[in-house]
Formats: sequence, structure tokens, C-alpha cells
Amino acid sequence: MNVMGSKMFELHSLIPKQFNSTIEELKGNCNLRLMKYRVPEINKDCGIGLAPHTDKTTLTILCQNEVQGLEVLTKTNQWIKLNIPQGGFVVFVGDILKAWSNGRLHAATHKVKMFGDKERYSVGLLSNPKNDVKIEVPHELVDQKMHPLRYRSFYYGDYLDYFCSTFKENALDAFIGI
Ligand SMILES: O=C(O)CCC(=O)C(=O)O
Ligand SMILES: [Fe+2]
Repeated sequence: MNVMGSKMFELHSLIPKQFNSTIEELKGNCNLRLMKYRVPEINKDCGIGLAPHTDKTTLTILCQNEVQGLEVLTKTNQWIKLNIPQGGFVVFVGDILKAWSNGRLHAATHKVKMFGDKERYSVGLLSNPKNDVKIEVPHELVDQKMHPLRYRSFYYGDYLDYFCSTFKENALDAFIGI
């Protein structure tokens, strides 16, 4: 937990200082989640462990036992299997950082597919804003030529409500896309 927390700190410190207070708000709520994935049924080569999704977080940091299974969708629509070394971490930008950065940071779609005869465990540190935090693209990240405004401002709690009532794959664009 300490290592994951300090990774989160390191990553957030890559963002320019003038955004410090915003970043504090965007990661105000941290949850630790343990996931257990069952061995696929006999006679099945593989099983869906976790359906394709983007995280509804600001940032997610994951580590896992020795059983692989995490796959990521590339921008050219290919699924690639990640081979995560023992003790390694995977970091996903979530929908909130994507929206705040005006889409400059990409929230990758990912899923878990189970193979073989061993259970998989993963631990995720999920950072989210509190529900009443307003997410607004900073004007520094918008320009008319290369980076026109892509997302309207919104409250995190409203976005979660929208997602939980629709479960849309492209919830971010459907909810606040311009
Ligand atoms: O178990 C994993 O490696 C992925 C978990 C995940 O994508 C999630 O909790 O959102
Ligand atoms: Fe995820």
C-alpha cells in the first residue's frame, strides 16, 4: 500500500505545480480494491475475467500475483496482452484525468481474460475526486487550432450517476463530450 501510495505521489508530481490544488481535489478519495479471478471452467481455453472498460477514476495503479491476463486495446483497435513482471505496477489514466487534460492523456480500454489453472489476484489503488468536485479543463490546455475544448465541466458524482444508470462504453463522451 505504501509503495502504491508513493507511486501515486510520484505520478502526480509530474503535473506542473500550478495545478497542485486541482490534483489534490482530483485524487481526494483513494480506495484499495482486491480482485480475485476464478480459474476458467474445464473445457474452456479462457474466460472473461473482467469486461472491457475504462476506469472511472482519476488514476489507477495495479499490481497482481504471477497469473497474467490483463489486456489493453490499442488506438488501432488491437488487443494486446500485457506481461507484467513480478513486483511490477500498471498505471491507467482514468476517465477523470482524460477529461481534465482535455483528452491529452488517454484512458486506455482494458479487460482481463483468464487462462490456465491458477487463480489470479490483483490489487488496485484507485484515486477519485469526491462527488462534489467540479472537473473543468484548465484554459492552458485549450487552444483553437490543435486542442479545441473537448469536454464540458461536470461534477464527479453526476458522472458516476450517469455511468451507473447507463453503463455506456463511451460514457465520458456521451455525458460531457462537445
Ligand atoms: O485485475 C486487473 O488487473 C484489472 C482490474 C481493473 O481493471 C479494475 O479494477 O478496474
Ligand atoms: Fe480497470
